[in-house]
Amino acid sequence: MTEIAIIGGGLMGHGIALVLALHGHAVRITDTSTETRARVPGLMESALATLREAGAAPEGWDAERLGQAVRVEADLDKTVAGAGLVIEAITENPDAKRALFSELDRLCPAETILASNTSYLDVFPLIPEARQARALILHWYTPPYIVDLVDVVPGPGTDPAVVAAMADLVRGLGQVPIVLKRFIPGYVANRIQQAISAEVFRLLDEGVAAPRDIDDAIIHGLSLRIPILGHLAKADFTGLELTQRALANGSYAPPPPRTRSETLDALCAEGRIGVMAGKGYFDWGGRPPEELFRERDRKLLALKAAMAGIGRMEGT
Ligand SMILES: NC(=O)C1=CN([C@@H]2O[C@H](COP(=O)(O)OP(=O)(O)OC[C@H]3O[C@@H](n4cnc5c(N)ncnc54)[C@H](O)[C@@H]3O)[C@@H](O)[C@H]2O)C=CC1
Ligand SMILES: O=C(O)[C@@H](O)C(=O)[C@H](O)[C@@H](O)CO
Repeated sequence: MTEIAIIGGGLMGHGIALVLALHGHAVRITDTSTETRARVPGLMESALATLREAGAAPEGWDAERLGQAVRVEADLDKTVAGAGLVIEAITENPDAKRALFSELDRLCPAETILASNTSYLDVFPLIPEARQARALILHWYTPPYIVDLVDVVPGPGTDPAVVAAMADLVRGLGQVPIVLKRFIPGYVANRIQQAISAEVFRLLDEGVAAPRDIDDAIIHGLSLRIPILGHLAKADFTGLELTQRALANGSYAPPPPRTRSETLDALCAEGRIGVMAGKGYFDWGGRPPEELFRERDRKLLALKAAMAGIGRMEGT
């Protein structure tokens, strides 16, 4: 696959474009927002600079070469022209995705593979029936040029050969495809993240702990073991009979299902929507997002290198 189109140049789209370009694909990217389109080159160049600084970028890449490999387009038809794979990374809104897939059905030849980077949506009902055999989910994690996990998720009608080809494409990026047998909202890692979020929202909304305490518990407790033990090898070290007793005691009850969090709603109402706004659960001190991304990426790359050197438990 050499010609790939990305629809949506936001947090994920620009990062997916970067990882594809660095591994030899010709990428075209578009966004309905003129401002977002204008930010794509700078965001990609900043990420590339961080990768190069850490020795994590393929040899010979600089901003000029990147600009040749990734073309930012204003028009959807020019973006998808000649593309064998179209990846949508637009807003997590089913109506917007349905409308986009309808446009792509009109513009793309029958053989074009249509992929969605959706975090949780069952996009398959949003895609025209005639496209189902060549439609799937390819879900990267943020930042996609550092986090190697990619969910490869078929719909009920996806051709297994397309799934296999996309898993190979992900491996060709040096990344790790998790090929699911069927769609389930959130796949594996996102479902686990949602389970964590459900508990975190409860702890925040019930005033049990503050954001910093919750992140301290995760960083100083869970995060140290997970890179080496994951969750189930860790259970083997805990002892499965204790695990069994803890379950049987019924002392832990998961929070009731929820579709909102009062704390989260209050933050969003104040415009505290994350690093792009300079504040969310934490106040980022007015630092520009690009600077925050670079600090995050430097730390992630250093940790990733250390983890590669340490490795998981043998035999797991
Ligand atoms: N933010 C994250 O950490 C992750 C998000 N995702 C998923 O990726 C997708 C994109 O998420 P983000 O990049 O965070 O969102 P974002 O809001 O940063 O970017 C989405 C972009 O889509 C553009 N857009 C909306 N409708 C469009 C259309 N019809 N044509 C072209 N562009 C259009 C918007 O202008 C916006 O720039 C969502 O489905 C999200 O669930 C997946 C993994 C991680
Ligand atoms: O964490 C990620 O990068 C991904 O799991 C995502 O899809 C989104 O962040 C999602 O978890 C938002 O709830």
